[in-house]
Amino acid sequence: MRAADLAGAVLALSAIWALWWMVRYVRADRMTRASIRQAVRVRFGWRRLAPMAGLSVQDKTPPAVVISQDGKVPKPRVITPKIKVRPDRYGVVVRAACVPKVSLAEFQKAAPYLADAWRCTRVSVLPDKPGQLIVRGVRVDPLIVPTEHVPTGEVPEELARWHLGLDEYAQPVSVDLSDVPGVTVAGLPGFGKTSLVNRFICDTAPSAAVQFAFADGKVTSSHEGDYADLAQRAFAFVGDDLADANALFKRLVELRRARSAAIRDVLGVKNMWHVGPSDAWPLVVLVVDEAHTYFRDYKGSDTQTKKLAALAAENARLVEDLVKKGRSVGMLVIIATQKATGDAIPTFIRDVCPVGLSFAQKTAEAAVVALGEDIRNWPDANPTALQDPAYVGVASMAHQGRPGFARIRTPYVADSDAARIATDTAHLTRDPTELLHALAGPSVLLRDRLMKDDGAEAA
Ligand SMILES: Nc1ncnc2c1ncn2[C@@H]1O[C@H](COP(=O)(O)OP(=O)(O)OP(=O)(O)O)[C@@H](O)[C@H]1O
Repeated sequence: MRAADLAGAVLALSAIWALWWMVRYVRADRMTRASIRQAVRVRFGWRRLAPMAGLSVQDKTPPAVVISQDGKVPKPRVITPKIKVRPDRYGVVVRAACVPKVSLAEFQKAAPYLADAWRCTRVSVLPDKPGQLIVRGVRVDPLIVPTEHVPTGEVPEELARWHLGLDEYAQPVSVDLSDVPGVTVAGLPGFGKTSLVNRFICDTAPSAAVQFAFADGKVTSSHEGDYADLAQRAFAFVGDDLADANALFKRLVELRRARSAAIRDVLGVKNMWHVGPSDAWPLVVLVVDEAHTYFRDYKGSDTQTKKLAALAAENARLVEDLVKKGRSVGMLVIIATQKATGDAIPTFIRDVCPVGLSFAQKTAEAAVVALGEDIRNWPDANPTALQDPAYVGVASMAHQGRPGFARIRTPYVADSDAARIATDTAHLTRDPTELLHALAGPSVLLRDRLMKDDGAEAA
């Protein structure tokens, strides 16, 4: 190929690349455009910035062959880590290749300088794959940018994955609910608990492999409150009546027992999560909202108070049973409360719920009640720092599988969207006890018959 042809090809490729970026820029929203400009600055300023931030190394070994007319040994080369920059709405994601003596620790030390130079509110450095790091720079604090979620009404790919929102580096955060028996959600009124639970319900409701029961301690009948529209997608609903709630919890504990007794015969496994939820053996989700109503400690010596105290104590015991023993048979309890006292979510229940989230809290004690003692060691993530109205919709959650807590911007789910999904999916509602009877009945009969046959043969 002639040199002119080669130059032409390079020019054409560059033109296509520039055009592609121009189209991307024009089509992007305002925040992404600012990030694209930032990415260009980061990319082209890197060779100068890296040595100043202590992120370069000198290669003093001369090349094997010295190509120099006067025979002089060339100067040592300055090696800077190679980077690839990708912009998104909140800032840039930089993938950097480590060089000798410039790796994770050096980048983490330099993070504040990078944040200043790149004009970011926050820069984090995490290992990517061997020899590579991910440097996340956020220009705009994702925690203070409200987001919205519009449920699609489609069956989710992963039923047991609860997409919570974005963390402080705008990375998506989700929790895997398979093998999770309980989730607690706490926080001051009006900070987003309902939206968070709504999202999970709306995203999973299109699947018949999940069935819901609601206990809403804020209302008296199913026509009121946050679950009024969703009630049509629930096989059971109770309001603030302690006896009604008691009956529902008992019914679910009975279901739990019946499932435990039948699971090996019906599913052929001891843990439902080994085969996953199905239409016939659905994941049963009990949402207990304003849990304080059902569990609080009633004090007094009159008959009525004693009766309420006994019911509340039994309610706590029944829910504890569900959380402690419901995991393997596919039962999940989500407990939400705005009250931050020990009896709102009794500690013996809170401590067996592997996932706990808290929106804003007024006091350090309330934060401990919601998230456990460890939150005292992580002041940055403490929900007491989330009381500013800008943090409506932001929750703190213990990391799964590593120490510390993440702050998560959860999206707003409009009531009208929740109502739409509930109406569209109401026909999928089934009572899991009836489903179990339909399943276990014939199979138990079959087992009995086989056992009799075996007995007859042996005789
Ligand atoms: N994730 C969010 N992002 C932005 N705004 C939100 C979010 N969640 C809730 N809001 C706003 O806050 C209001 C109250 O939210 P929500 O009902 O979810 O709070 P709550 O914590 O459940 O309150 P309560 O304990 O009284 O039920 C909503 O009507 C909405 O305007």
